[in-house]
Amino acid sequence: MASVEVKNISRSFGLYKALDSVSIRFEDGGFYALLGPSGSGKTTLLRMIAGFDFPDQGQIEMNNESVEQVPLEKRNIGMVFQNYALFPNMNVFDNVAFGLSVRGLARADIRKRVGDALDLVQLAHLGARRPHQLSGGQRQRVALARAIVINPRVLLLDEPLGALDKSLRLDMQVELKRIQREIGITTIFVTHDQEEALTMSDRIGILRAGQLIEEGTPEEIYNRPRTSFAATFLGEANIFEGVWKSGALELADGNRIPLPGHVSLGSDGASGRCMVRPERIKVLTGHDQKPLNPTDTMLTGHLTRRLFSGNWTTLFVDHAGQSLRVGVPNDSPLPIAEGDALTLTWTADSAVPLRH
Ligand SMILES: Nc1ncnc2c1ncn2[C@@H]1O[C@H](COP(=O)(O)OP(=O)(O)OP(=O)(O)O)[C@@H](O)[C@H]1O
Repeated sequence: MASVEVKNISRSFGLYKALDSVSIRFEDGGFYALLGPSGSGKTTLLRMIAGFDFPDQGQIEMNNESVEQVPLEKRNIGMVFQNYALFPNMNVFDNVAFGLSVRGLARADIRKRVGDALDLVQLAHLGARRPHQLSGGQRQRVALARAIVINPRVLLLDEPLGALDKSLRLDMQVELKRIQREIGITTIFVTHDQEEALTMSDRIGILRAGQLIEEGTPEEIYNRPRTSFAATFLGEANIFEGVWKSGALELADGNRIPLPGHVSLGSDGASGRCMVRPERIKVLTGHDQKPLNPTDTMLTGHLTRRLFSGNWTTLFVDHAGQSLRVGVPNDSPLPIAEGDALTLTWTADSAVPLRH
């Protein structure tokens, strides 16, 4: 297995900078998710690591050694893409064996390794089937077996579950994570799906327009994002704008949002912003509401819409022209209707100051 590190890599296509000085370390054995909008450079980054394409600037290292001069076939990297093109005229066994056959391994050796790979993806019983006789999830597992049978040092997955429907996708997430843990392989995973990134990875990198915006564990990025972009890209967020004043963000209407430890990101009077996750907000109904703690934020508003989504209901609350989202669990239904006045409150440690 291997660690991978990209250092200040840039890549332009014509005038367009698809990657702009990106540096990331992918730890040995880790599961790293690359997340970002369409066109943000995720695939371009994977292609550089695999050796399909080369950076204009910067270095790529595996186990702290430069691989720029190492051709694709010598980098020993397994790959699975969304369009996992299996050979339609070959059965499952031969599809998985292909990479080993072209490397000239002995037949007995191939049989053993393909058997092990198919066991790992729980398809040993389907070795004789052709791809068209498999379900989408089974085909995806064949693609995975084909990638890992060569004992790669790194596994690159580009939207590998993108073509699967929701429930199959959830099963495959569990399966993929189990396989990754079992073989302990360094995995770099590109996804559009924020929930997938949160549940599967040890670390997440968020790309926007070729730049790495933020990087950290799922908990770090979800609980303490540093930018509005990361806050809204990974999960739902209420973003407030105002001016810093005595360790709080003062909104245009005079309401104050105290920050944890009164730590603001600017001097008094400077403009700033902070975010509060919908599930951190509590709803108080009735009159004469008092904060539980002196540093709790209290905002009044009225309910404009409620959106039932199974475990949760999302309330849309208008406060001074801003539509705020509040997530309330459905085990304690609130006796409120659209148009009702209500008070929103949260503790100081629910507010996260943002840099921009
Ligand atoms: N060979 C190429 N020639 C010209 N432009 C390219 C080439 N490859 C990628 N690009 C451009 O570089 C940018 C980044 O593309 P990339 O495929 O890395 O994005 P992505 O984040 O993987 O997007 P998606 O989520 O849609 O797959 C895009 O604007 C794309 O059009």
